[in-house]
Amino acid sequence: MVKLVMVRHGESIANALNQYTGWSDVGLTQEGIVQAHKAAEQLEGLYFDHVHTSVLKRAIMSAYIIQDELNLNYVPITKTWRLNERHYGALRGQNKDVTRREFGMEQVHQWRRSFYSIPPRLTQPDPNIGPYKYFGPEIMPRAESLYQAYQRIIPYYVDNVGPRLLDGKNQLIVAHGSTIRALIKYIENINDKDIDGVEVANGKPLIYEFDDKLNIVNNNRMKK
Ligand SMILES: O=C(O)[C@@H](CO)OP(=O)(O)O
Repeated sequence: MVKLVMVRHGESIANALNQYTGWSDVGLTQEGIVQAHKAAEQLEGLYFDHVHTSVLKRAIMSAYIIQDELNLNYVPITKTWRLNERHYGALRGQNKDVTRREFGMEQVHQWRRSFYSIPPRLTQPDPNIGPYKYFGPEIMPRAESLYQAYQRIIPYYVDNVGPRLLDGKNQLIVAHGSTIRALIKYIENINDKDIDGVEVANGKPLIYEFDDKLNIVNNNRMKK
């Protein structure tokens, strides 16, 4: 049976500081590096035909650690902005507890977990265009709801991951909390409301086994 494994990056510096991150490009903490190694331990013996990650270094570094631990450094890796974390707009860099005090628990919960809620937008375009310069400014959001992020994430999955799975080739995605929530919503056909309750932990591999029509035969998500 073919396998899809999705891993959220190890703890980032912003995670440790309890800050909104989104498209901010922050590195891993020591704990995050350990978590990526532990994720790889759980995948020992698995072969992946292709690795997919974002253009953000916390995911890329986690993917490299996993590939290295599995001795799969030679396996092709695609880094795409489409797998970036949901853009947190003007919230990025702010402490989540501070925003809870300022805006209330319910508003923060909506911003963080509702499918349609859009965080406050950046007033100026993002100056960090390095990884995005070949695509033009139109791909760079000023904030995204999970719904908006879903619109850019799922086409990547449908074009680049699904066909390889149908071909019987295991795939590894190393990405972000909300990126993986969007993918879980699509793969498990979860409705817009119930996706609010889905959480993805750092460095805990989600393993899906599919039949040859990509029906889910097994997955370990609810056991996490
Ligand atoms: O800050 C972020 O980008 C995300 C993931 O770390 O946080 P949250 O879980 O609050 O959506």
